[in-house]
Amino acid sequence: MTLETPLSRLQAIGLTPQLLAALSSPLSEGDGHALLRVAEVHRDALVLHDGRAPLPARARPALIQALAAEADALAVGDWVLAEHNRFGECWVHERLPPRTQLARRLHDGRDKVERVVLASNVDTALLVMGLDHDFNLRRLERYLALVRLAGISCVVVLSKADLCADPARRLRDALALAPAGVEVLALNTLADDARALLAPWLAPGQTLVLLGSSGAGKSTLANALCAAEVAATSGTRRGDGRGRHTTTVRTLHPLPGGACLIDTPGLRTLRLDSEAGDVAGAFDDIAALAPMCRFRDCRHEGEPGCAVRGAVAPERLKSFGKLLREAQRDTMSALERRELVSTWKARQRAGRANLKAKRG
Ligand SMILES: Nc1nc2c(ncn2[C@@H]2O[C@H](COP(=O)(O)OP(=O)(O)OP(=O)(O)O)[C@@H](O)[C@H]2O)c(=O)[nH]1
Ligand SMILES: [Zn+2]
Repeated sequence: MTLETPLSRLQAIGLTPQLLAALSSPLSEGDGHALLRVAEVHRDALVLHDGRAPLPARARPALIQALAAEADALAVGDWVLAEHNRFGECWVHERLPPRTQLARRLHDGRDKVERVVLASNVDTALLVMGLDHDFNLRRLERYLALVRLAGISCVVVLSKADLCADPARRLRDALALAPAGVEVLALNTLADDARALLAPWLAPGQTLVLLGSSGAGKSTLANALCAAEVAATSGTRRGDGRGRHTTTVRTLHPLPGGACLIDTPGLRTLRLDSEAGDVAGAFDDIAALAPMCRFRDCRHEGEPGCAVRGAVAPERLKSFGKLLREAQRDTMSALERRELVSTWKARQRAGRANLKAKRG
């Protein structure tokens, strides 16, 4: 084995047997390759982590270019192979294919769209929503769909149960919305044992992220999940001032039970990367009925011969439409978008005229 880092240490920051299996060949090629996880991405620099300490590094330009050619980039959570040169600098020369990626698209306001990768190799997203004014089923639905599009499993964590008059009812509402297999929990993050409640998702090698609006209770939950680590962090801070370590621990938190938590500002203001076709897939009921609509690209917004409208709850249809528009806006040129919008408008007008004629 040419690995410089003991595997047990990497397991504390998410290394899994599957990943190791995928990796055996590149590692056997040369000496001095280390397997490390990306903990931070800056403009020209990276911070890698070996499970014990952070390590400043840079990515080889060839790697950056090869990724960029595929609208891809290194992100926190990536597993990489790096080596030290004779000046003691650490260079990343390979990225292992990520199992999952959370990404979003940025617009320049016109045609250009840039894809920004926010995190790689995430297993579970904790969707945090407060049972106070933050509670909103439509937003929850959007989050669920978006996370599912990224192939990441999720748990809905309804925080602030202590501030809600009827948490059981809201729990039922949220459960009714969640696809099969998605758990919904209600808790008081300040008092309940979040680590015990979330234990099934905190197994060694698991990587989690926290999503949810500002004030939902993400930091409170993060603290509850990594109580031991936070204590360790403040100890380090006292020792070496405001060094790298403090920042790194804020981004990639190893949790006491062997899982780890990624928490970055980018994830806190998330709008996910999605393709229009995938959006349809996340709404099974709509996808099942859509082939019976008269128009192949029916948006179920009042077009004649629509099989979906009327069969699906209007609110759900609205969320679907919003998500679809967002995805299409992100993947179409301005011209395509204008053409599509005028087609839809013409159909809607025709539909309304039809209806009026029928009613006499
Ligand atoms: N009563 C009660 N208060 C909570 C609970 N969870 C969080 N809070 C409080 O809600 C406030 C916001 O919580 P944070 O954890 O900072 O929220 P956040 O999601 O991290 O917010 P951002 O950092 O803005 O993204 C804090 O004052 C918490 O103490 C809970 O279960 N019950
Ligand atoms: Zn339709």
